[in-house]
Amino acid sequence: MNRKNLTHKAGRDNAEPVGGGGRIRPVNNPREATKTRPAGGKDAKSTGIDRTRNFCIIAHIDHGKSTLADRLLDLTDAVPERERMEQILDSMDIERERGITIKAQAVRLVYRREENGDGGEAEYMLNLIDTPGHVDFSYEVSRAIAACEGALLVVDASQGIQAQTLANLYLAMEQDLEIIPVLNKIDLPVADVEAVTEELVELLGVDESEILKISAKTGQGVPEVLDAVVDRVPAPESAVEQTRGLVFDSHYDAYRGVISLVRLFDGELAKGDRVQAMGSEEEFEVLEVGCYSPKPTALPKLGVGEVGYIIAGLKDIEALRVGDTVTKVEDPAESVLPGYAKVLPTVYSGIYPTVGDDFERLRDALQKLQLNDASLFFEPENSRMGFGFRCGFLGLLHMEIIQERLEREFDLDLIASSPSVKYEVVLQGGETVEVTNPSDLPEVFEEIREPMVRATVICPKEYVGQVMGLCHEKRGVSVGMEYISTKRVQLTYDLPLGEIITDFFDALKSRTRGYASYDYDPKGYVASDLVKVEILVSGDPVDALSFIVHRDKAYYRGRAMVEKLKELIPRQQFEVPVQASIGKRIIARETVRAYRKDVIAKCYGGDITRKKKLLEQQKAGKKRMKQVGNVEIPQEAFLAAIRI
Ligand SMILES: Nc1nc2c(ncn2[C@@H]2O[C@H](COP(=O)(O)OP(=O)(O)OP(=O)(O)O)[C@@H](O)[C@H]2O)c(=O)[nH]1
Repeated sequence: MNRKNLTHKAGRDNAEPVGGGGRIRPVNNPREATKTRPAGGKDAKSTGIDRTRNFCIIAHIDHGKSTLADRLLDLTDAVPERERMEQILDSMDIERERGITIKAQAVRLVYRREENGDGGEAEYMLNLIDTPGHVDFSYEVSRAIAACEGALLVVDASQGIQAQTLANLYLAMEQDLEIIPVLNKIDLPVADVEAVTEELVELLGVDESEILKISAKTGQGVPEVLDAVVDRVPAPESAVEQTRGLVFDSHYDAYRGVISLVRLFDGELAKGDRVQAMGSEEEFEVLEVGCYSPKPTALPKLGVGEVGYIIAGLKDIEALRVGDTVTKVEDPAESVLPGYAKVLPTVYSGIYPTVGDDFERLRDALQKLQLNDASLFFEPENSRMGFGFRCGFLGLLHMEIIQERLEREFDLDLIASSPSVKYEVVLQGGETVEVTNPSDLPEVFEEIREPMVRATVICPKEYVGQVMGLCHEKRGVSVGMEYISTKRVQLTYDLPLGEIITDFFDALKSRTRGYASYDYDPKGYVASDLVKVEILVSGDPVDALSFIVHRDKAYYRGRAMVEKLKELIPRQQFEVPVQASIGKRIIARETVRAYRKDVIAKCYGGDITRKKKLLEQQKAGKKRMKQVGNVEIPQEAFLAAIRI
């Protein structure tokens, strides 16, 4: 593939992974160290590594990755017909309900096809890794990519190239993956196959004939996808004799302990082997190896180049971290495989149990989730909300999902405080401190710096004015603009991260009727005129409601916040004043009038059980409320600041 056209568009390589997070990139390329590549593709005759293909599916959100994965599973008869259902790889309830992929999934397919026209069949082992498309989960994409040699780049024929199409493509190219462009949804009446084909030809510098045109929904063209994987994705290759496996995902299973997904770059791993995690230096015995096909299936061993899982009965989640290399104790490898750059959170929030006693259970739940999700950061925090944890997330969707998973999977009732980005504050003595909780902002300081991002927005050309207006309102500075086709434009802006974690995405969608997409990368810190707006409820500052904002917007945001809180805080038995202040100066005030709904008023007579039941129901309806001082504040109030 000729990739010359890509270099000038990439332009993201300069984005320093400083502060504010965004995606992580594998720090190095595991394939760089390798020597010879056994002949892959058509000529592969032998079994084993030559007939193994490891590939992932990357795309912008909703372009049809999971649907394509389903079709590939059907075609290779991975799932018996009676057990088939949609989105089989989205195994979490949240994934199915929301229709999005959150965790990367690895599944092994066996593909047989006739070769050389002599009627003889060749059997290939295809390891498919399905990945999420949303920007918050792109760290999952980069990990999946490091385990593969090829990528199917899926593009919706009705939407064309979008921001995460580009972002994920660049990640795959950094790792030198073979890119197979796939134009999906050609069955849609609104599909513009010709225009999107042109976009892909222009972007990738490929010949039109290299672009597969399919409908993952109807199955049209999907068999050719399997052939393209076999023919175009190179077979894995090995650099050393000793065993080296890259742990690219892990999750905690209540019965079996830590289950880790590994890509074996070198050597073999079998049940009973004593292995070492080279990073943590922990040693353990392998109790089981296997693969997902798509159900977990135990295997005698994992061979070189293969993708599968290992179970070692580990309970300590620190022992086998994502990004670590496993090797055999008796014949250890000398060097580790390149791991992953540590992923940095972009959004911070305090998470508190609504019931104080649940603090330890919350800690335990966070530790277990962290194993599943290396990007989750947390540390204990104590405030007027009680004991909780300051957590770091990759974005608001990630935050919402973690909160929901904690509540569902661990049966906790939680409240998240107003989200914030990480600021750098230079104190008067010259020392620089990091502030992720607005209430920690000192009263006096020399300078405050906020995290910036370089954002890419892609939209039809008629919406350029709208997008520019929005970026300007969000204090953005234009960096460039270029046409990606005759109809669509790519705009680049430097924007404060704090402005875009709020309602930027919603505003962008509504102003462009859903036609724009965006992606961003961290771009360092700049000094800015920021102030803390404190919110006082009944005269007491509630730190979980305070926020940091640009001075020009402070008055408006403070005013809007107290108005919103007046609506959101339920009436209590007494009057509740709600105020916003900057320093000692009150800038806005509203009052929540006294009231309590008497749910048993209509329940005259002596039926005490019925009264109890009604009171219980009233209590249950109060879930996701937090008692702060003598006032109960609902979850929506803590999120109000980002929705103004
Ligand atoms: N008409 C049509 N619809 C499709 C096709 N492929 C996928 N879809 C639909 O597009 C929507 C998104 O598909 P998914 O497979 O969930 O997309 P995804 O890329 O996996 O989404 P994320 O995992 O959230 O990133 C679903 O409603 C699918 O039914 C296709 O070929 N034609």
